Amino acid sequence: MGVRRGGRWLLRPVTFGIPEGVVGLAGPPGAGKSTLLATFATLRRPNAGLLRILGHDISNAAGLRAARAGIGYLPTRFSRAENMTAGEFVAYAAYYKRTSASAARSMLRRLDLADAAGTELALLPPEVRLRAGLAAACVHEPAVALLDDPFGELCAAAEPWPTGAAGPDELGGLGLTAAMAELIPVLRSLAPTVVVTADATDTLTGWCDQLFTLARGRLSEQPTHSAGVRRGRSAADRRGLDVLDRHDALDRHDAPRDAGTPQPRQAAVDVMSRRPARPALPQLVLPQLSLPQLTVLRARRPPAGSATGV
Ligand SMILES: Nc1ncnc2c1ncn2[C@@H]1O[C@H](COP(=O)(O)OP(=O)(O)OP(=O)(O)O)[C@@H](O)[C@H]1O
Repeated sequence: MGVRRGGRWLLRPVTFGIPEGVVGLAGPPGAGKSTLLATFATLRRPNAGLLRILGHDISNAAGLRAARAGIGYLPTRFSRAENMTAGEFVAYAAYYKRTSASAARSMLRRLDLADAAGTELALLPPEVRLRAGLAAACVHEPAVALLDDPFGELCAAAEPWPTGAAGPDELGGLGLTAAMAELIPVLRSLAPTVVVTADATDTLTGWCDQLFTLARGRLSEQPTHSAGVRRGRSAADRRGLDVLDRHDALDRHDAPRDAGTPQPRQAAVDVMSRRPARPALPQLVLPQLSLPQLTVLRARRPPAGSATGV
């Protein structure tokens, strides 16, 4: 699929799949990470191509409904609801996601928010506010959690002032590294597939199972230090990875497709449809990386005069 905004390709048409595990997406500000994540969250439609989430084609109403039920999305500036208490915020998310009030309460306990539940989001330290956001985004126990720059506020809070003086210590005495070390296991346990964005690659290296950068409209896979996880991949994992990062689609995107062109993307669909049962929560488990949950398929170019583009 391809994603355009402001008259340029933020993601040039490409075929790829996202397997289970934690997938990082880094890129400079303005590269298009938020727009891409919002597309995965089905808030926007791809400008070219086809997006399948959890095996559902989101271009039809039934597929869209089914995909949305399995998605948890945390936008960058979720705390605009900052006059709500953490408890109200999670309870409202539960209502909106048609899950029970007891699910909201159990999510608050699970994310260690019982003490913060009565405090307004604006008054909470950034790492606690982030936990409230994660709880709200994932209160319905989604299969895919899409987290847009979750550490952005923490990184900003930890930055020294321009004078060189220490910042205001909004992390309540926790350094950024310590705050992240506490949050990463929480974040990893939210869903079988977690997609996390950040401006800096460094924020994501070392703990994501797979790492991509987005720059000038291209996705590129980067090394991450989770070498043990990568070494342990099975043949099925490698098959899943085989559909990743097919930027060869880019250059031929506008060329007419001939009937003999091989269609390797179908393999991704087949693999994806064998999604395993989700792990029990809140148990922290290392993700299985074998089965792509979110797969993007390249569109056939519509016939001239066709009304639809996907
Ligand atoms: N309202 C808008 N109208 C037109 N173009 C926009 C609009 N908002 C963003 N864009 C374009 O989309 C690009 C990508 O924005 P996006 O927010 O997805 O980037 P990002 O990588 O998430 O960056 P950031 O970390 O700064 O949010 C921007 O560089 C800009 O060119």
